[in-house]
Amino acid sequence: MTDILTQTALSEVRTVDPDHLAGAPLVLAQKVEKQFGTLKVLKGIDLAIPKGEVLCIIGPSGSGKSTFLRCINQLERIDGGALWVSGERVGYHREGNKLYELDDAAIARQRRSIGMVFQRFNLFPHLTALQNIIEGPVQVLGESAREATARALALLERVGLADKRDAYPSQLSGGQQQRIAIARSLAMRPELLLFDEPTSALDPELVSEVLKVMRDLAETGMTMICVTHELGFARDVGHRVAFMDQGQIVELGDPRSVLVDPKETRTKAFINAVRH
Ligand SMILES: Nc1ncnc2c1ncn2[C@@H]1O[C@H](COP(=O)(O)OP(=O)(O)OP(=O)(O)O)[C@@H](O)[C@H]1O
Repeated sequence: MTDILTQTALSEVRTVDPDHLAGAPLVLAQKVEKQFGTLKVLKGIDLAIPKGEVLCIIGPSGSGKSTFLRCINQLERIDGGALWVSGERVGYHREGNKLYELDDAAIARQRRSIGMVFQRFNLFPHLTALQNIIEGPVQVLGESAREATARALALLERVGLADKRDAYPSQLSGGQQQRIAIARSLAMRPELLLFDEPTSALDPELVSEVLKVMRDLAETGMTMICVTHELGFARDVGHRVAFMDQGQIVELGDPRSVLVDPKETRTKAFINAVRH
C-alpha cells in the first residue's frame, strides 16, 4: 500500500512545492464515486493531498464539492473507488460487489483526526464560547477540564477572541461564531481540516476576519481542504486549486494556472461568471 500511496503522491502532486512532498499523501482519493438514488454526484475523483497542503476546491453549485468533503469525513459513504486518510482506508468502501465497513469505534477514531468547519457554524447554543471549545477535548479525548481550558484559552487568543470566552453564540457575530467554530475544531488536534464554504453565510464585512484566521492556520502547516467561492483566498493561500464540475475534477494545478490562465473552457466560464 505504501508503494501505491507514494507513486500516486509523486504523480499527482508534481505541481506542489517540494517542501510539501514529505512522504505519502495525507488524503488519497482513487476513482471515488458517490450517488444519491440515480443522481451521480461524484464520478471518479482522483486526488492526492500531501501533508501541509492547502487545497482549495472551487466550482458551481451542485458540482459535488460538499459531498466530496463529507465522504472524506465519513458523513457519507462512497459507492465506488477508494479513500485513504493518513494511509488508512476510510470507513465504508466497496470493492466489486463487496462492501467493507469498519466498526463504529474505528470510524469514530478516524473522524477524530479530521476537523470540519461548516457554512453554518453549528455551535452549541446553550454553551459559551469556551465551553463549546472544551466540550470535545474533555468528552471525546478524555482531557482534564484544566488542560482543555488552558488549550482553549490559547486557541481563543489565536482566533482573536480571548475577550469572548464567556459569550454565548447568540451574543456573537457570524464571523466571531465561525472563528469559535475553527477554534473548536483545532481543539481536537486534527491532522486535517475541511472547510465547507466557511464564509458564504457571512455578511461581506465579516468575511475577511475568518479568512485571516484560515490564512494564519495555513501558515502553521495545517493540511486544509477548503471549498470556497473566495477566489482571492484560493489564489493567495492555496498551494493548489481544483475546479470541480458535474462530479469531476476538471482542472487541478497551482492557483495561477487554474485561476488566472485556465486551460479548460468550463473553468474559464466559471471564473468569468464569479468575477462579474
Ligand atoms: N443527501 C442528499 N440526498 C440527495 N441528493 C443530495 C444529497 N446531498 C447532496 N445531494 C445532491 O448532490 C449534488 C451535489 O451536491 P453538493 O452539495 O455536493 O454540491 P456543491 O458543489 O457542494 O454545491 P454548493 O456549492 O451549492 O454547496 C446536488 O445536486 C445535491 O442536490
